[in-house]
Amino acid sequence: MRDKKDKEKTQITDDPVKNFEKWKRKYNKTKKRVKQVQKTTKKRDYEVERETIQKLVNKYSEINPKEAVKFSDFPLSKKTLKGLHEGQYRQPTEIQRQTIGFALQGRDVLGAAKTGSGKTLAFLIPVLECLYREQWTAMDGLGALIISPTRELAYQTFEVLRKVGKNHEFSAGLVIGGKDLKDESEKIHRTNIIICTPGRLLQHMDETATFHASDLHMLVLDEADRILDMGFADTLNAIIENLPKTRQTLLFSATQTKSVKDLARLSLKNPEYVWVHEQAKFSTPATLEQNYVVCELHQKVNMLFSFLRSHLKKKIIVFFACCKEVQYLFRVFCRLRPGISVLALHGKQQQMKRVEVYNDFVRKTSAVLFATDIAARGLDFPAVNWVLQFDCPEDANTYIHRVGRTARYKEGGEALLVLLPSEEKGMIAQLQDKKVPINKIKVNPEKLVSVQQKLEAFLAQEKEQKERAQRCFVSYLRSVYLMKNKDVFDVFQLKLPEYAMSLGLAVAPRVRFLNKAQQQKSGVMQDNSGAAGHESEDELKSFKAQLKGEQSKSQSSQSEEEEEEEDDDDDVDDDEDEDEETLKPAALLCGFNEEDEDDQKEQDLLTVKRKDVFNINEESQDDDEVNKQHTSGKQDLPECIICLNANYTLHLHP
Ligand SMILES: Nc1ncnc2c1ncn2[C@@H]1O[C@H](COP(=O)(O)OP(=O)(O)OP(=O)(O)O)[C@@H](O)[C@H]1O
Repeated sequence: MRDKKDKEKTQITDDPVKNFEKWKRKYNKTKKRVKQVQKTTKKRDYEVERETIQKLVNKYSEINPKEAVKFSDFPLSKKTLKGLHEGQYRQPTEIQRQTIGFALQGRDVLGAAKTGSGKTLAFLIPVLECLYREQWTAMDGLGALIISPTRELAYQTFEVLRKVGKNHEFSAGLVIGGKDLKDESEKIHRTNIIICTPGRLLQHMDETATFHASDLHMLVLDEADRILDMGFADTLNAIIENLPKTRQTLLFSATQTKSVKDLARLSLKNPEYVWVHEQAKFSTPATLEQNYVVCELHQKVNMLFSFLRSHLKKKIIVFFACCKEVQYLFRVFCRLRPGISVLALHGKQQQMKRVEVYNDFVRKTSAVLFATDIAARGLDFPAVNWVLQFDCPEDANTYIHRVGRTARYKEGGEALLVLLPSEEKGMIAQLQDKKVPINKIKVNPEKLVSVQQKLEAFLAQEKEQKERAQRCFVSYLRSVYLMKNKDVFDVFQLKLPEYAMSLGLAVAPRVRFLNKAQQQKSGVMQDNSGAAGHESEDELKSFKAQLKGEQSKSQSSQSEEEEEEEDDDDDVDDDEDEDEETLKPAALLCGFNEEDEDDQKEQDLLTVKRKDVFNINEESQDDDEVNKQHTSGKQDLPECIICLNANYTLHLHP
């Protein structure tokens, strides 16, 4: 028996063909069996994704912000991490480190950190992760809402979202005034992430039948205090009433004000307060050098011109109190040809123009942007060297936001505040209270270049220009008059004839509201003071918003296109309104040849500045040579405008 078995065995091993066939049969049988098992156990893609999500969520409770050195130390989706990596964001900033964990865990967050410290990603990352976790699709409609105070900030946030969220499949929309409402209405219900200004969003909530926010998971209020300051409190309340209570809310700002705390109380549930720089010695970035000069009102235009002439290779933002000042001074500075490109950004421009100017200034390496406070918050222009505050800011918070346009994310920057003698004491005390380190430097009036005669000549040539100068004059006075803090702002201390002359006007225009106020002040109109010119708090707020070209509470139900066409009543005798859009486009963007400029001048100023003398080298200016108008004229409309519209409901996915 044993012999037989041995023989068979020997036979098989001896016949390789048979041997192979037997092996093949066995192999095929096993393969079939494995395939069968695989078929029954193979998971669908969505199941794998769900498991991945669950694994990430399980790690949420273990997040330790102190140990998060890289973004990948947080349990974030591969898609978000890839977007961050491609956007060159490797390590989280302090505010990101401290808030992302709470936000992922579903907590409401009130986050405050200095300007330029990276608050945008601190809320965009949780927004993306929230929708990813929910496996949100186009069919699910609105999942996250980000409300910004200005169109520019909304646009910028939208661009950052497109960058870091491009590997996700969500749709995102920019819902701001100045765009086609009908077109928006058709797409808005299919949009997963909306970035908007409050007025426009409420308009959709009221008028667009298909739009609802009942499934909203996350609300972000960026620069919340500004939204309130602009008179949007009622609009915001109305919006919040339309949102589900189960949502998560994140609220961010660089400054903590009472209104933010009030808003937080109303809109956040048991929030985590993250105030990154609470213990910091200063409230502004350490890399920012801050100085102020005291200058008479009638010398301010000369000083600005002189400053620009000595900083031709720099990127500068100049802040003004009101639109009319920006409009007038922008035009005359273009004609004065300081030797640097001059751009203007304010709320009375049409939206296309605003985006065009914004992108133009982003691209330029040296230029000066004349702006109202619409550019003060959140805007992240790259490599701004200087912020010059031509007019005193309303308060220390506005100061902090304005100077925050430079010295962003570890970069250096300089800030110069121009104060009238009557503003110095009150404003500096406020800044010290807010832990702003600022030094006084001096202006040497004899060294200033006077442009008064040139302005007079321009006004003599053009009636329109003269009217603009008058409106600038009145509008500035009104802005001072409407300021709440009378310790800083006193319109009656201003030397009006000198100020008018410094704008190129031969005589100071008659300012009706000021005359009335003066009479009231001196008691002449005591009997009928209630009827004549007394403004309530609300009216003051509304006026202020109008001055800056922003939409106020009372206007929030209007379309923002209307806002662009209206103009503030300046109480100037000649009431004819200006229409910016009638100007030739080429006149709106001025470029100058900067090639022939003398670097030395800048050196002089910087060296001298440290010696406390504002020294301008008048002799070395050669107007004809330096102020050659840029030949390129108006640029093509930036691509972003097309993207902006085209991407309205386009997937973030490329
Ligand atoms: N983790 C990061 N790594 C590298 N750069 C970053 C990071 N986070 C933000 N930045 C950059 O820092 C700059 C400032 O960021 P951001 O605009 O978010 O600041 P902010 O705190 O919102 O400022 P503001 O208070 O003025 O609105 C931007 O240019 C941004 O690209």
